[in-house]
Amino acid sequence: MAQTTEAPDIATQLPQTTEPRNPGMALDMDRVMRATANRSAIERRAATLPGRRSVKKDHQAAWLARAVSCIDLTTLAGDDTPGRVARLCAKAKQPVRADLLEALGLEGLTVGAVCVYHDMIEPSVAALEGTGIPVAAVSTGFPAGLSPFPLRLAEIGESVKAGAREIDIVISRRLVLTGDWEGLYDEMRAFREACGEAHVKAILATGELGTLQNVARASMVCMMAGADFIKTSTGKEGVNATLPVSLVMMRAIREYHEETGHRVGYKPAGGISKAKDSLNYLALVKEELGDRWLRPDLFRFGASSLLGDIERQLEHHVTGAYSASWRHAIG
Ligand SMILES: O=C[C@H](O)COP(=O)(O)O
Repeated sequence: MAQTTEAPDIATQLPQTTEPRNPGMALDMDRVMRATANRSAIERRAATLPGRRSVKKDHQAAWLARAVSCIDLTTLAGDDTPGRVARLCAKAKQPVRADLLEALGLEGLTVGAVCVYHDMIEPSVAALEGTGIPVAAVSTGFPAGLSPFPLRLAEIGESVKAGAREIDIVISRRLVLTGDWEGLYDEMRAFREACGEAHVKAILATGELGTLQNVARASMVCMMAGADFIKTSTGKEGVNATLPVSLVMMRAIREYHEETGHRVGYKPAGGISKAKDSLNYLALVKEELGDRWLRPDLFRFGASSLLGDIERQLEHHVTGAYSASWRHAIG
């Protein structure tokens, strides 16, 4: 029988929780090599989640509001313009129609961050001034991460200077595929240093890492090297965020926390566009990591088109009717 998931304790007005940053640790190769993943067991468990967990109807709006508060509202297109990011930032500040927010008692709800390419940082920072919503920039030769290493470090520095408070770096997949864990550790450590006070999310590009065991080991190495978040994908790989990959990465985060006391955040990204999917991810976080991770300082969705569907579901919750999806074009 399906278990029901209660509403989150606080729907939207989240107290400012600030997790101390993960300082990282020396590379522990024994620990890295102990990180394994049993693909068939993981896939079985992930497949049963949607049927096993359901959110009670009355609690659905609170869970969807929680999902909104954890979105990195993203635009990563070659034709991005200051005008487009200004519209995106307006949506970030008020992600759901005012009358719906009022009816739901969710005034003040915002997304977790806005995520853009370097050139769009300044217009985003300007549009979000005074809101406290951070700007995240993808970096280090995103999405492939194959530009010269000094340029990747310089790119981080430029983005921090331009006002990005979060930097989403991409790792060199070849270091994972050749088992060069020391190389991956050194690379990640250098990225973290270049970020300074800005928080660093390590994009593993899991769809290009070959095996779940590689995902488990790469997660562990990036956390040891000081990643604040580990993130599945750029959104540009053939396969992006999935529940099995999320299970592996969340378990690595849980083990790292048990062994070091440091909490690292989790960001599934790429291809998450349905409200229902966002509820499955939140249920998995609750089961694997616990309620503390259900907050924007430790959990984000990287998504360019999830918000529209969540807004439609919230409208249905309030009015009993669905609007056309074109009415929620942005986000
Ligand atoms: O990091 C965020 C992703 O690039 C967004 O991917 P998406 O456009 O499939 O939602």
